[in-house]
Amino acid sequence: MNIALFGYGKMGRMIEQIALNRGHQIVAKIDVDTTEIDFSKMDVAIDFSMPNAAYGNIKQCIAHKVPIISGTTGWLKDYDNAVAYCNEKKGAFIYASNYSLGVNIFFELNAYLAKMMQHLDQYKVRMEETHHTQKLDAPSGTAITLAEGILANSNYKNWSLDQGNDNELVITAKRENDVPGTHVVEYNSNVDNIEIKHTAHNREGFALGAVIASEWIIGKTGVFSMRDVLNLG
Ligand SMILES: NC(=O)C1=CN([C@@H]2O[C@H](COP(=O)(O)OP(=O)(O)OC[C@H]3O[C@@H](n4cnc5c(N)ncnc54)[C@H](OP(=O)(O)O)[C@@H]3O)[C@@H](O)[C@H]2O)C=CC1
Ligand SMILES: O=C(O)C1=N[C@H](C(=O)O)C[C@H](O)C1
Repeated sequence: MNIALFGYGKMGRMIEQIALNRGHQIVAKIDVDTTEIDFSKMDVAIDFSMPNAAYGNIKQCIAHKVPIISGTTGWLKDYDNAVAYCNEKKGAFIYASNYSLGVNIFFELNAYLAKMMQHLDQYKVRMEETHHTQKLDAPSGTAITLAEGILANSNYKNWSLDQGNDNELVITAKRENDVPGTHVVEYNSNVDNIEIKHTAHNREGFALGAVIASEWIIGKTGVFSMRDVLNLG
């Protein structure tokens, strides 16, 4: 398969290694300085770029009928427009805040736990995410997906970053050197805590998931998620 990489930073390089190991070719590496892009040889594009670049990259790929796997976070104000554009053009598009198998299982576990805790008012939920200091967005895309999983299954109405009122799910974002990504969801009562935690040891899981998603999307039309790719129901 011919893969184009939009963004050739920490993730772009890791995806390149995994894609080559799985027998694919990298036919383009598009970065902030790229002026001309040849879409003709691309079977699929994978975007791990920057929040201000992702939506433009996605639209260009859809316009050129190249299926697009988007991993960039921090651009979600344009997500509904991207979905509408993909449907209008009959393109193929996946966005996932996190492509790793482990985190996608963690998302399911989080929603299930939230449902069980829904009427247990003695517990208050909080979340924490920790990432490397180069990360541009906060909270992480993964934390937002986790928060959405809790909001859909609880009486909380909104999430908020770092502080909030009693009706808000507070997400604390920490930045520390070299942390690939750690997410904690914690339910606290006066007598105990229940905590679920996912710790990425490196970026391989994110990159492998993105390559698997790009293999999966070939020949399909529509807007999909990692739940579809991993057949999680
Ligand atoms: N969904 C998931 O599973 C995961 C998502 N991410 C997300 O992926 C994104 C990238 O992460 P990471 O690789 O660590 O970040 P890096 O900063 O290491 O890489 C981003 C790259 O994008 C390039 N870039 C900037 N503007 C454009 C543009 N217009 N078109 C194409 N490329 C551009 C940058 O170039 P330059 O440096 O020259 O500006 C840089 O090489 C982040 O949003 C992060 O949150 C990360 C890990 C997993
Ligand atoms: O920027 C990162 O590094 C990561 N970003 C994603 C996010 O915002 O959730 C996924 C992962 O946690 C690493």
